[in-house]
Amino acid sequence: PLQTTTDLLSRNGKNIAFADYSPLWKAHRRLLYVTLVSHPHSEVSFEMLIIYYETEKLCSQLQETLGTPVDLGPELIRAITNVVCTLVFNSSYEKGDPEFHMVMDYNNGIVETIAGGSLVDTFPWLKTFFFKKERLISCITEVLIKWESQQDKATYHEGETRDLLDALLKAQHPPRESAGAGKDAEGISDDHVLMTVADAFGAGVETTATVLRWTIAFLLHHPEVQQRIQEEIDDKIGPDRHLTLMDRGKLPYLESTLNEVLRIRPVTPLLIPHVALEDTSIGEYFIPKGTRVIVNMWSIHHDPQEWTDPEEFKPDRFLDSNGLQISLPSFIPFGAGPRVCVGESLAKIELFLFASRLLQCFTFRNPPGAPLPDLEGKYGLVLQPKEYRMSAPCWQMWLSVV
Ligand code: HEM
Repeated sequence: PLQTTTDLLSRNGKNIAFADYSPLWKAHRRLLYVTLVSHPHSEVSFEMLIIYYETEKLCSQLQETLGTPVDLGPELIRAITNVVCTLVFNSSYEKGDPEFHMVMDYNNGIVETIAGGSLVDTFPWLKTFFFKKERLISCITEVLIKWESQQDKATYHEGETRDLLDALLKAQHPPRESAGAGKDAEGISDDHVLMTVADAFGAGVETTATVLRWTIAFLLHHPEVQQRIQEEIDDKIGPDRHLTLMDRGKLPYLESTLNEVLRIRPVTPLLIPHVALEDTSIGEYFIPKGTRVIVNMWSIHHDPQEWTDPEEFKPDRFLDSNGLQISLPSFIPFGAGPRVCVGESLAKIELFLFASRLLQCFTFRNPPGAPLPDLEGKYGLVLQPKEYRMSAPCWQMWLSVV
Protein backbone atom coordinates (compact mmCIF):
# COMPACT_ATOMS: atom_id res chain seq x y z
CA PRO A 1 0.00 0.00 0.00
CA LEU A 2 0.97 3.63 -0.46
CA GLN A 3 2.66 5.37 2.42
CA THR A 4 1.17 8.70 3.47
CA THR A 5 1.81 11.31 0.83
CA THR A 6 3.75 13.44 3.28
CA ASP A 7 6.10 10.56 3.64
CA LEU A 8 6.49 10.02 -0.05
CA LEU A 9 6.97 13.71 -0.77
CA SER A 10 9.70 14.02 1.77
CA ARG A 11 11.41 10.87 0.53
CA ASN A 12 10.89 11.40 -3.18
CA GLY A 13 10.63 15.18 -3.16
CA LYS A 14 13.78 15.51 -5.22
CA ASN A 15 12.24 13.60 -8.08
CA ILE A 16 8.69 14.83 -8.04
CA ALA A 17 8.31 18.51 -8.74
CA PHE A 18 5.88 20.68 -10.59
CA ALA A 19 6.11 20.65 -14.35
CA ASP A 20 8.88 23.16 -14.93
CA TYR A 21 7.09 26.04 -16.58
CA SER A 22 10.22 28.01 -17.27
CA PRO A 23 13.93 27.23 -17.36
CA LEU A 24 14.42 30.25 -15.12
CA TRP A 25 12.10 28.89 -12.47
CA LYS A 26 14.76 28.81 -9.76
CA ALA A 27 15.68 32.48 -10.14
CA HIS A 28 12.01 33.38 -10.32
CA ARG A 29 11.17 31.40 -7.16
CA ARG A 30 14.12 32.84 -5.26
CA LEU A 31 13.11 36.42 -6.09
CA LEU A 32 9.56 35.78 -4.93
CA TYR A 33 10.90 34.22 -1.77
CA VAL A 34 13.33 37.04 -0.97
CA THR A 35 10.62 39.66 -1.35
CA LEU A 36 7.84 37.83 0.43
CA VAL A 37 9.74 36.42 3.34
CA SER A 38 12.22 39.18 4.00
CA HIS A 39 11.83 39.41 7.78
CA PRO A 40 9.40 36.71 8.87
CA HIS A 41 10.65 36.52 12.43
CA SER A 42 11.38 40.10 13.36
CA GLU A 43 8.85 41.85 15.55
CA VAL A 44 7.90 44.62 13.15
CA SER A 45 8.59 43.96 9.49
CA PHE A 46 7.44 45.74 6.35
CA GLU A 47 4.82 43.03 5.76
CA MET A 48 3.53 43.45 9.29
CA LEU A 49 3.02 47.20 8.92
CA ILE A 50 1.06 46.70 5.72
CA ILE A 51 -1.05 44.00 7.35
CA TYR A 52 -1.66 46.16 10.46
CA TYR A 53 -2.84 48.99 8.29
CA GLU A 54 -5.21 46.79 6.29
CA THR A 55 -6.50 45.07 9.44
CA GLU A 56 -7.31 48.41 11.05
CA LYS A 57 -9.12 49.57 7.92
CA LEU A 58 -11.14 46.36 7.88
CA CYS A 59 -12.01 46.76 11.58
CA SER A 60 -13.16 50.36 11.03
CA GLN A 61 -15.40 49.24 8.17
CA LEU A 62 -16.84 46.43 10.25
CA GLN A 63 -17.40 48.82 13.14
CA GLU A 64 -19.39 51.11 10.82
CA THR A 65 -21.86 48.29 10.14
CA LEU A 66 -22.98 48.60 13.81
CA GLY A 67 -23.67 44.88 13.92
CA THR A 68 -25.97 44.74 10.87
CA PRO A 69 -25.52 41.55 8.80
CA VAL A 70 -22.87 41.78 6.06
CA ASP A 71 -20.95 39.55 3.70
CA LEU A 72 -17.36 40.26 4.72
CA GLY A 73 -15.96 38.41 1.67
CA PRO A 74 -15.44 41.40 -0.70
CA GLU A 75 -13.78 43.52 2.00
CA LEU A 76 -11.51 40.65 3.02
CA ILE A 77 -10.49 40.19 -0.61
CA ARG A 78 -9.76 43.91 -0.88
CA ALA A 79 -7.67 43.89 2.30
CA ILE A 80 -5.60 40.89 1.19
CA THR A 81 -5.31 42.26 -2.37
CA ASN A 82 -3.94 45.47 -0.87
CA VAL A 83 -1.30 43.53 1.07
CA VAL A 84 -0.17 41.77 -2.12
CA CYS A 85 -0.48 44.97 -4.20
CA THR A 86 1.76 46.84 -1.75
CA LEU A 87 4.38 44.09 -1.79
CA VAL A 88 4.27 43.76 -5.58
CA PHE A 89 3.48 47.24 -6.94
CA ASN A 90 3.86 49.45 -3.86
CA SER A 91 0.26 50.59 -4.26
CA SER A 92 -3.05 49.92 -2.56
CA TYR A 93 -6.69 50.82 -3.04
CA GLU A 94 -9.41 52.53 -1.02
CA LYS A 95 -13.02 51.37 -1.05
CA GLY A 96 -14.77 52.39 -4.29
CA ASP A 97 -11.54 53.05 -6.21
CA PRO A 98 -12.38 52.21 -9.87
CA GLU A 99 -8.83 51.00 -10.47
CA PHE A 100 -9.34 48.40 -7.76
CA HIS A 101 -12.10 46.78 -9.84
CA MET A 102 -9.67 46.54 -12.72
CA VAL A 103 -7.07 44.89 -10.48
CA MET A 104 -9.78 42.50 -9.25
CA ASP A 105 -10.77 41.71 -12.83
CA TYR A 106 -7.30 40.72 -13.77
CA ASN A 107 -6.79 38.89 -10.52
CA ASN A 108 -9.94 36.87 -11.28
CA GLY A 109 -8.60 36.35 -14.80
CA ILE A 110 -5.36 34.96 -13.40
CA VAL A 111 -7.18 32.67 -10.95
CA GLU A 112 -9.50 31.39 -13.70
CA THR A 113 -6.59 30.88 -16.07
CA ILE A 114 -4.69 28.92 -13.45
CA ALA A 115 -7.84 26.96 -12.56
CA GLY A 116 -8.50 26.17 -16.22
CA GLY A 117 -4.87 25.22 -16.76
CA SER A 118 -4.85 23.10 -13.64
CA LEU A 119 -7.90 21.10 -14.69
CA VAL A 120 -6.34 20.56 -18.11
CA ASP A 121 -3.11 19.47 -16.40
CA THR A 122 -5.11 17.02 -14.32
CA PHE A 123 -7.43 15.78 -17.06
CA PRO A 124 -5.74 16.48 -20.43
CA TRP A 125 -8.86 15.52 -22.42
CA LEU A 126 -10.55 18.68 -21.08
CA LYS A 127 -8.28 20.74 -23.32
CA THR A 128 -10.97 20.97 -26.01
CA PHE A 129 -13.34 22.70 -23.58
CA PHE A 130 -10.88 25.01 -21.92
CA PHE A 131 -8.64 26.05 -24.72
CA LYS A 132 -10.39 29.17 -26.05
CA LYS A 133 -11.42 30.63 -22.72
CA GLU A 134 -8.01 29.99 -21.26
CA ARG A 135 -6.25 31.76 -24.12
CA LEU A 136 -8.62 34.68 -24.01
CA ILE A 137 -8.25 35.20 -20.30
CA SER A 138 -4.51 34.87 -20.35
CA CYS A 139 -4.24 37.43 -23.17
CA ILE A 140 -6.36 39.94 -21.27
CA THR A 141 -4.38 39.25 -18.14
CA GLU A 142 -1.06 39.76 -19.86
CA VAL A 143 -2.12 42.99 -21.51
CA LEU A 144 -3.37 44.44 -18.25
CA ILE A 145 -0.39 43.38 -16.23
CA LYS A 146 1.93 44.66 -18.93
CA TRP A 147 0.24 48.01 -18.52
CA GLU A 148 0.91 47.97 -14.78
CA SER A 149 4.46 46.82 -15.40
CA GLN A 150 5.09 49.67 -17.85
CA GLN A 151 3.83 52.14 -15.27
CA ASP A 152 6.30 50.78 -12.79
CA LYS A 153 9.14 50.65 -15.28
CA ALA A 154 8.62 54.33 -15.93
CA THR A 155 9.09 55.19 -12.27
CA TYR A 156 11.83 52.65 -11.52
CA HIS A 157 15.09 54.12 -10.19
CA GLU A 158 18.19 51.99 -10.25
CA GLY A 159 19.33 50.97 -6.79
CA GLU A 160 15.93 51.46 -5.18
CA THR A 161 13.87 48.37 -4.36
CA ARG A 162 10.37 49.39 -3.38
CA ASP A 163 8.60 46.17 -4.20
CA LEU A 164 8.71 42.82 -5.98
CA LEU A 165 8.47 44.47 -9.39
CA ASP A 166 11.55 46.63 -8.66
CA ALA A 167 13.39 43.50 -7.50
CA LEU A 168 12.51 41.76 -10.75
CA LEU A 169 13.48 44.73 -12.91
CA LYS A 170 16.76 45.00 -11.02
CA ALA A 171 17.44 41.30 -11.60
CA GLN A 172 16.67 41.79 -15.27
CA HIS A 173 19.35 44.45 -15.57
CA PRO A 174 21.93 43.80 -12.82
CA PRO A 175 24.74 46.38 -12.50
CA ARG A 176 27.88 45.22 -14.33
CA GLU A 177 30.06 45.24 -11.21
CA SER A 178 27.93 42.68 -9.32
CA ALA A 179 29.80 39.72 -10.75
CA GLY A 180 27.78 36.53 -10.76
CA ALA A 181 24.55 38.28 -9.80
CA GLY A 182 23.42 38.28 -13.39
CA LYS A 183 23.94 34.59 -14.04
CA ASP A 184 20.50 33.43 -12.98
CA ALA A 185 19.00 36.62 -14.24
CA GLU A 186 20.42 36.34 -17.76
CA GLY A 187 17.51 36.15 -20.09
CA ILE A 188 14.79 37.11 -17.61
CA SER A 189 12.30 38.39 -20.14
CA ASP A 190 9.37 40.73 -19.63
CA ASP A 191 7.17 37.65 -19.75
CA HIS A 192 9.02 36.12 -16.81
CA VAL A 193 8.53 39.34 -14.86
CA LEU A 194 4.82 39.35 -15.70
CA MET A 195 4.32 35.71 -14.81
CA THR A 196 6.09 36.13 -11.48
CA VAL A 197 3.82 39.05 -10.63
CA ALA A 198 0.82 37.02 -11.82
CA ASP A 199 1.93 34.16 -9.54
CA ALA A 200 1.94 36.41 -6.49
CA PHE A 201 -1.62 37.54 -7.28
CA GLY A 202 -2.97 34.22 -8.47
CA ALA A 203 -1.58 32.31 -5.50
CA GLY A 204 -1.56 34.96 -2.79
CA VAL A 205 -4.98 36.62 -2.71
CA GLU A 206 -7.77 34.09 -3.14
CA THR A 207 -6.04 31.52 -0.91
CA THR A 208 -5.52 33.68 2.19
CA ALA A 209 -8.89 35.45 1.93
CA THR A 210 -10.60 32.06 1.51
CA VAL A 211 -9.02 30.67 4.70
CA LEU A 212 -10.24 33.71 6.64
CA ARG A 213 -13.76 33.27 5.23
CA TRP A 214 -13.73 29.56 6.21
CA THR A 215 -12.48 30.52 9.67
CA ILE A 216 -15.40 32.86 10.31
CA ALA A 217 -17.85 30.29 8.87
CA PHE A 218 -16.59 27.61 11.28
CA LEU A 219 -16.64 30.03 14.22
CA LEU A 220 -20.30 30.79 13.49
CA HIS A 221 -20.96 27.05 13.72
CA HIS A 222 -18.82 26.74 16.87
CA PRO A 223 -19.38 29.77 19.14
CA GLU A 224 -17.66 27.88 21.97
CA VAL A 225 -14.41 27.87 19.94
CA GLN A 226 -14.74 31.60 19.26
CA GLN A 227 -15.31 32.27 22.95
CA ARG A 228 -12.24 30.25 23.93
CA ILE A 229 -10.05 32.17 21.46
CA GLN A 230 -11.35 35.47 22.83
CA GLU A 231 -10.67 34.37 26.40
CA GLU A 232 -7.13 33.44 25.34
CA ILE A 233 -6.62 36.88 23.75
CA ASP A 234 -8.10 38.64 26.81
CA ASP A 235 -5.94 36.66 29.13
CA LYS A 236 -2.61 36.89 27.27
CA ILE A 237 -2.88 40.20 25.40
CA GLY A 238 -5.79 42.22 26.72
CA PRO A 239 -8.39 44.21 24.78
CA ASP A 240 -6.30 47.14 23.47
CA ARG A 241 -2.72 46.24 22.73
CA HIS A 242 -1.83 45.54 19.11
CA LEU A 243 -0.72 41.98 18.56
CA THR A 244 2.71 41.40 17.07
CA LEU A 245 4.25 38.24 15.67
CA MET A 246 5.98 37.72 19.01
CA ASP A 247 2.51 36.99 20.42
CA ARG A 248 2.04 33.93 18.23
CA GLY A 249 3.44 31.55 20.83
CA LYS A 250 1.08 33.06 23.41
CA LEU A 251 -2.07 32.13 21.51
CA PRO A 252 -1.79 28.38 20.83
CA TYR A 253 -5.55 27.87 20.72
CA LEU A 254 -5.99 30.52 18.01
CA GLU A 255 -3.11 28.98 16.02
CA SER A 256 -4.65 25.52 16.44
CA THR A 257 -8.00 26.80 15.23
CA LEU A 258 -6.39 28.24 12.09
CA ASN A 259 -4.62 24.91 11.57
CA GLU A 260 -7.87 23.01 11.99
CA VAL A 261 -9.51 25.24 9.36
CA LEU A 262 -6.58 24.56 6.98
CA ARG A 263 -6.94 20.83 7.68
CA ILE A 264 -10.68 20.41 7.37
CA ARG A 265 -11.05 22.71 4.34
CA PRO A 266 -7.71 22.64 2.50
CA VAL A 267 -7.59 25.56 0.11
CA THR A 268 -6.25 23.49 -2.79
CA PRO A 269 -7.55 19.96 -2.10
CA LEU A 270 -5.52 18.49 -5.00
CA LEU A 271 -2.54 20.85 -4.61
CA ILE A 272 -1.18 21.81 -8.01
CA PRO A 273 -0.39 18.99 -10.48
CA HIS A 274 3.18 17.72 -10.28
CA VAL A 275 5.22 15.80 -12.85
CA ALA A 276 7.91 13.19 -12.28
CA LEU A 277 11.05 14.74 -13.76
CA GLU A 278 12.78 11.35 -13.82
CA ASP A 279 11.93 7.68 -13.24
CA THR A 280 11.09 7.19 -9.59
CA SER A 281 8.83 5.21 -7.28
CA ILE A 282 6.12 5.78 -4.70
CA GLY A 283 6.06 2.91 -2.23
CA GLU A 284 6.00 -0.21 -4.42
CA TYR A 285 4.76 1.66 -7.49
CA PHE A 286 7.09 2.52 -10.35
CA ILE A 287 6.52 6.08 -11.65
CA PRO A 288 8.04 6.65 -15.09
CA LYS A 289 9.50 10.02 -16.00
CA GLY A 290 6.81 12.40 -17.28
CA THR A 291 3.95 10.92 -15.22
CA ARG A 292 1.48 13.41 -13.78
CA VAL A 293 1.31 13.09 -10.02
CA ILE A 294 -1.77 14.46 -8.30
CA VAL A 295 -1.51 14.76 -4.52
CA ASN A 296 -4.87 14.25 -2.85
CA MET A 297 -4.49 16.56 0.13
CA TRP A 298 -8.20 16.27 0.93
CA SER A 299 -7.81 12.55 1.49
CA ILE A 300 -4.64 13.03 3.59
CA HIS A 301 -6.40 15.60 5.79
CA HIS A 302 -9.51 13.39 6.22
CA ASP A 303 -7.84 9.99 6.57
CA PRO A 304 -9.46 8.20 9.56
CA GLN A 305 -6.22 6.29 10.14
CA GLU A 306 -4.41 9.57 10.73
CA TRP A 307 -7.12 11.67 12.41
CA THR A 308 -9.72 10.89 15.07
CA ASP A 309 -13.18 11.96 13.83
CA PRO A 310 -11.71 13.64 10.75
CA GLU A 311 -15.02 15.24 9.71
CA GLU A 312 -15.34 17.06 13.03
CA PHE A 313 -13.98 20.52 13.71
CA LYS A 314 -11.68 20.04 16.70
CA PRO A 315 -8.88 22.60 17.12
CA ASP A 316 -7.72 20.71 20.22
CA ARG A 317 -6.21 18.00 18.04
CA PHE A 318 -3.28 20.38 17.42
CA LEU A 319 -2.58 20.80 21.16
CA ASP A 320 -0.84 18.44 23.59
CA SER A 321 -2.06 17.73 27.12
CA ASN A 322 -0.26 20.90 28.36
CA GLY A 323 -2.09 23.08 25.84
CA LEU A 324 1.03 23.51 23.70
CA GLN A 325 0.92 23.33 19.92
CA ILE A 326 2.07 20.14 18.25
CA SER A 327 2.99 19.54 14.62
CA LEU A 328 1.36 16.59 12.92
CA PRO A 329 3.09 14.86 9.98
CA SER A 330 -0.08 14.39 7.90
CA PHE A 331 -0.89 18.09 8.00
CA ILE A 332 0.39 19.64 4.76
CA PRO A 333 -1.83 22.64 3.90
CA PHE A 334 1.02 24.36 2.03
CA GLY A 335 2.24 21.25 0.22
CA ALA A 336 5.65 19.73 0.87
CA GLY A 337 8.98 19.14 -0.82
CA PRO A 338 10.88 21.45 -3.15
CA ARG A 339 7.74 23.09 -4.52
CA VAL A 340 6.09 23.84 -1.19
CA CYS A 341 4.11 27.12 -1.17
CA VAL A 342 6.58 29.98 -1.46
CA GLY A 343 4.18 32.34 0.34
CA GLU A 344 3.72 30.12 3.41
CA SER A 345 5.39 32.52 5.86
CA LEU A 346 3.54 35.53 4.53
CA ALA A 347 0.22 33.64 4.58
CA LYS A 348 0.73 32.54 8.20
CA ILE A 349 1.56 36.11 9.26
CA GLU A 350 -1.56 37.41 7.50
CA LEU A 351 -3.83 34.73 8.97
CA PHE A 352 -2.55 35.32 12.49
CA LEU A 353 -2.68 39.13 12.41
CA PHE A 354 -6.06 39.40 10.67
CA ALA A 355 -7.78 36.70 12.74
CA SER A 356 -6.37 37.81 16.09
CA ARG A 357 -7.18 41.49 15.62
CA LEU A 358 -10.70 40.78 14.32
CA LEU A 359 -11.42 38.52 17.28
CA GLN A 360 -9.87 40.98 19.71
CA CYS A 361 -12.39 43.60 18.57
CA PHE A 362 -15.47 41.72 17.37
CA THR A 363 -17.66 38.74 18.11
CA PHE A 364 -19.00 37.06 14.97
CA ARG A 365 -22.66 36.09 15.16
CA ASN A 366 -25.04 34.38 12.79
CA PRO A 367 -27.86 36.83 11.90
CA PRO A 368 -31.02 35.84 13.81
CA GLY A 369 -33.24 33.55 11.73
CA ALA A 370 -30.62 33.09 8.98
CA PRO A 371 -29.27 29.61 8.19
CA LEU A 372 -25.72 28.90 9.34
CA PRO A 373 -23.09 29.13 6.55
CA ASP A 374 -22.90 26.14 4.24
CA LEU A 375 -19.74 24.16 5.06
CA GLU A 376 -19.62 22.10 1.86
CA GLY A 377 -18.15 24.90 -0.23
CA LYS A 378 -17.70 25.18 -3.97
CA TYR A 379 -14.69 23.77 -5.75
CA GLY A 380 -12.66 25.59 -8.40
CA LEU A 381 -8.88 25.41 -8.11
CA VAL A 382 -9.52 26.82 -4.65
CA LEU A 383 -12.18 25.31 -2.37
CA GLN A 384 -14.26 28.33 -1.32
CA PRO A 385 -17.16 28.74 1.09
CA LYS A 386 -20.46 29.81 -0.47
CA GLU A 387 -21.44 33.43 0.26
CA TYR A 388 -22.80 34.02 3.75
CA ARG A 389 -23.64 36.97 5.97
CA MET A 390 -22.74 37.50 9.57
CA SER A 391 -23.00 40.31 12.07
CA ALA A 392 -20.09 41.54 14.12
CA PRO A 393 -20.91 43.67 17.15
CA CYS A 394 -17.77 45.47 18.28
CA TRP A 395 -16.95 44.75 21.88
CA GLN A 396 -14.12 47.24 22.02
CA MET A 397 -15.22 50.82 22.74
CA TRP A 398 -12.55 52.47 20.63
CA LEU A 399 -10.75 51.44 17.49
CA SER A 400 -7.81 53.36 16.09
CA VAL A 401 -8.95 55.43 13.10
CA VAL A 402 -6.92 55.06 9.93
C1 HEM B 1 -3.35 30.42 3.44
C2 HEM B 1 -2.84 30.76 2.29
C3 HEM B 1 -2.14 29.82 1.33
C4 HEM B 1 -2.26 28.48 1.18
C5 HEM B 1 -3.14 27.50 1.96
C6 HEM B 1 -1.36 28.10 0.09
C7 HEM B 1 -1.17 26.80 -0.37
C8 HEM B 1 -0.36 26.47 -1.43
C9 HEM B 1 -0.23 25.12 -1.93
C10 HEM B 1 -0.93 23.90 -1.37
C11 HEM B 1 0.63 25.17 -2.98
C12 HEM B 1 1.04 24.00 -3.87
C13 HEM B 1 2.18 23.21 -3.24
C14 HEM B 1 2.36 21.88 -3.90
O1 HEM B 1 1.72 21.57 -4.92
O2 HEM B 1 3.20 21.11 -3.40
C15 HEM B 1 1.05 26.55 -3.15
C16 HEM B 1 1.94 27.00 -4.10
C17 HEM B 1 2.31 28.31 -4.24
N1 HEM B 1 1.94 29.37 -3.45
FE1 HEM B 1 0.68 29.28 -1.84
N2 HEM B 1 -0.73 29.22 -0.38
C18 HEM B 1 -1.16 30.29 0.36
C19 HEM B 1 -0.76 31.61 0.24
C20 HEM B 1 0.20 32.05 -0.64
C21 HEM B 1 0.70 33.41 -0.71
C22 HEM B 1 0.28 34.55 0.24
C23 HEM B 1 1.57 33.46 -1.76
C24 HEM B 1 2.38 34.62 -2.30
C25 HEM B 1 2.01 35.87 -2.27
C26 HEM B 1 1.64 32.13 -2.34
C27 HEM B 1 2.44 31.79 -3.42
C28 HEM B 1 2.54 30.52 -3.93
C29 HEM B 1 3.33 30.18 -5.11
C30 HEM B 1 4.14 31.16 -5.95
C31 HEM B 1 3.20 28.80 -5.29
C32 HEM B 1 3.88 27.96 -6.36
C33 HEM B 1 5.24 27.52 -5.79
C34 HEM B 1 6.09 26.78 -6.80
O3 HEM B 1 5.61 26.51 -7.91
O4 HEM B 1 7.26 26.47 -6.51
N3 HEM B 1 0.81 31.30 -1.63
N4 HEM B 1 0.43 27.32 -2.18
